[in-house]
Amino acid sequence: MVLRWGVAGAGRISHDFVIAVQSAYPKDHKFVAVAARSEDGATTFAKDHGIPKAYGGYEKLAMDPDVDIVYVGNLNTQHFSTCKMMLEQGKHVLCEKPFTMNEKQTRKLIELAKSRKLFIMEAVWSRCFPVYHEAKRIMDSGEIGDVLFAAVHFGHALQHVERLTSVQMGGGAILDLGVYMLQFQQYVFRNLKPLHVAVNGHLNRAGTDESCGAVITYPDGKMAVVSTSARVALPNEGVIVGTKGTLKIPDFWCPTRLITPNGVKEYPLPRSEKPYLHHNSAGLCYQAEEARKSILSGQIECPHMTHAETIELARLMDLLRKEMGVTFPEDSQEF
Ligand SMILES: NC(=O)C1=CN([C@@H]2O[C@H](COP(=O)(O)OP(=O)(O)OC[C@H]3O[C@@H](n4cnc5c(N)ncnc54)[C@H](OP(=O)(O)O)[C@@H]3O)[C@@H](O)[C@H]2O)C=CC1
Ligand SMILES: O=C1OC[C@@H](O)[C@@H](O)[C@@H]1O
Repeated sequence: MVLRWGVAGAGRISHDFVIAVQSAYPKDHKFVAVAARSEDGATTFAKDHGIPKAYGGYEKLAMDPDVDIVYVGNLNTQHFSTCKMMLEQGKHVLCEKPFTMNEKQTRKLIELAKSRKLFIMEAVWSRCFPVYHEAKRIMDSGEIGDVLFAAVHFGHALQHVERLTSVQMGGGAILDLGVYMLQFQQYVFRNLKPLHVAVNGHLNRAGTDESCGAVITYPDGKMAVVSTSARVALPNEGVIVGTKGTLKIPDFWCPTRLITPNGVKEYPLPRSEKPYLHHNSAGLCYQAEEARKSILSGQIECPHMTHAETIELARLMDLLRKEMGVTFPEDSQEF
């Protein structure tokens, strides 16, 4: 089955996503339409990427009968309303991270998708990389013993990026980068519930978080130490420590290398003719194929990033923000 994609938001990540999917899977995935707030924005994007239809306004995309699934690539603050609109018109959805602004919105969208029997997934692309599948296999095999410790320090100097520093645009290190560090430790400790989360960090002048660190403890001596900064580059390596050995994942959010006690495993990315805007964006293709496989088999969630994990991720981000004193207008919004 060819999966027919629509794209909501003609910005930077949508650009990379379309190139990645078109390059990796020219037959099984087709982009049939793009929508932007302005018709000009959509038309330019459509021309650049050879997409047949361009809409000024997301509503027209939602109504297009030729679209099976919509990739939502607009601002964090727009994810909830855009996803809701697409689900209400019967579209499956792959929504950029962070899924929404908070746990309340997240639960609402997932309930809606379930009630309509539609696929929805938070685009935590990291989870779909071959490195994550192999690291999981190794952890499950017992090769590194009992996994007791996970660590990741994820930072980029991003003060120049307006959507990241502004409250109105749903900014902050936690929602933009922290989502990755939290999903990493969640991936390592799977379905365990934290016993305690200790949090600290700094705010910027606008009142959003520019750095944040957390120590998360789990039962049976397991713990994660995670930190993020939107002001300085950090090592960006994920570390998983077991009683018999350690796994290291350089560029843990979009990895191509896995360092194991038995050597280094390499997983090169698919090639593309066109340049990307972000590091390792070719790997954005994997989540698209996971979405296709899930939809084909009648699943409404991706096994690598389940609804329960998306809700837990939102809960943890809310908790970190609360500890830091960061609130958004969406937090007091009633439905
Ligand atoms: N997976 C990954 O590696 C990455 C994911 N992301 C995520 O993707 C999303 C978009 O990020 P990115 O592409 O960098 O963002 P952009 O700044 O490129 O903006 C994306 C879209 O958001 C809308 N938008 C931008 N500015 C405004 C504004 N001031 N007011 C209203 N709408 C606006 C526009 O939609 P339109 O075209 O409809 O006008 C724009 O095309 C975020 O949620 C981010 O977290 C971002 C980077 C990497
Ligand atoms: O998702 C992302 O990946 C890493 C950073 O570039 C960040 O700003 C972006 O949103």
